[in-house]
Amino acid sequence: MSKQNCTTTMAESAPPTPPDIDAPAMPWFGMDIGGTLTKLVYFEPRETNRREIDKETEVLKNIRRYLTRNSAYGKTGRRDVHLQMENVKIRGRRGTLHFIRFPTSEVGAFLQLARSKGMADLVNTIYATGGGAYKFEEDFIKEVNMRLEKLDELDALIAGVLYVDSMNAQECYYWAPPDELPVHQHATDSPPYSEAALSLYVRKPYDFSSPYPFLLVNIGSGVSMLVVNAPDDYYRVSGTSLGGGTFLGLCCLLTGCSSFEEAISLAASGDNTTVDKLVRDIYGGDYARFGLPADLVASSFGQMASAERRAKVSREDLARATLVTITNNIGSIARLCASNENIERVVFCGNFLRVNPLSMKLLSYAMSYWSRGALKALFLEHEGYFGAVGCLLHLDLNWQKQSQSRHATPPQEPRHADR
Ligand SMILES: Nc1ncnc2c1ncn2[C@@H]1O[C@H](COP(=O)(O)OP(=O)(O)OP(=O)(O)O)[C@@H](O)[C@H]1O
Ligand SMILES: CC(C)(CO)[C@@H](O)C(=O)NCCC(=O)O
Repeated sequence: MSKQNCTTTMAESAPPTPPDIDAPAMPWFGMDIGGTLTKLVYFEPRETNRREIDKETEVLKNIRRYLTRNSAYGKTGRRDVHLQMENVKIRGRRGTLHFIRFPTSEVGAFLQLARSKGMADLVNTIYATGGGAYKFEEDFIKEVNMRLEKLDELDALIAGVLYVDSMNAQECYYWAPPDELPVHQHATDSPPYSEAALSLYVRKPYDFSSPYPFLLVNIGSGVSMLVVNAPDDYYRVSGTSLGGGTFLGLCCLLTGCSSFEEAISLAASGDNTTVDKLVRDIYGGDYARFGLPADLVASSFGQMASAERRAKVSREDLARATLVTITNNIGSIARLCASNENIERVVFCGNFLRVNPLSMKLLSYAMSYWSRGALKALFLEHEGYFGAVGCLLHLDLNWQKQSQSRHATPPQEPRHADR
């Protein structure tokens, strides 16, 4: 991406800020402890003078070196170097945001590492969100004497989305069909389940500076759908337990794979039409009267009732069918929510979309096709890190002003949830 964009979109010419003597001690982190993955955002300050470097303790230097010179930590921790954001301003300090993740099942190992690096001596409070901020609260106190300042995961998510988008002109994008012709032109256009059809989609930047209202669909272990009318006016309109965790769990069961990356790579070379029952398998062609094309999935996994077909099916096909089933179900609920709420833009985020262009393209197609071109599916570069960024922002009392200056709020009555 876009380090350069991060740099160029920021207010370079702002006057220097005087030192903030009340600022919390470094290192600064934001943390999102989710059902599957823990996301850690680390702010690395850009040193400006010798005095500051000298003042930095050895422990702090070691932590900085350890985090920024490695991109893998232990067996399962990873830094997403390609997402790094330069020249970000938090609480008057400029620096770099680093994006780190590890499985939540490894929280114990993370706490041991934090202890061994002397973190307990420096940090006494971390802004944290996600279910794990509650579940592991006691462990943080016991193991590293760190207090978790808990923030709501959906508040943090929205704050993070708006902030990161305000800092990065390339953050928001969409997948355009080859010629951007409306894909809904013919009632019997085939859904693009084949690799050949999907490969024609191209990624294009989307200007998200006037975003409201939008539907935010966060595809993590489970899925939350939020109607966002303004930065502090949103409600959770729906959700589904059939999310990224379901995809990975079912894929492991059905194919014997052992990682998300493996599941995605199997799906990329599979064919779901050997697993699913299509409209054509039932009708012999389209069901034209109700606009159901021959290639549409009529029944997910519908072919797997046959022992003969089960004997022939490949792991790749099973992974692909699982991906298509979960993705289309999320797309279908998102579309219903968006049309109920009169919303045209649907923003998808969450780590299910990591290294997963297949799902993004399927969602793009489904949104447009089933709404006859009325809905647009949008995606965000920093996929699953927004909750953690939202936490980090709490160190900065002025962050709201920064991100709101880019995102215009419409002059309208706030809308409220029915439930
Ligand atoms: N390296 C990975 N390991 C495990 N799952 C991954 C990985 N990369 C992407 N995923 C996908 O991302 C999902 C988790 O996404 P995310 O981190 O956004 O949610 P979470 O915060 O863990 O869950 P929730 O918000 O529901 O508590 C997994 O269920 C899986 O589908
Ligand atoms: C429980 C959360 C919010 C945890 O992030 C998420 O996994 C989720 O939205 N699950 C779906 C729950 C439902 O609405 O059916």
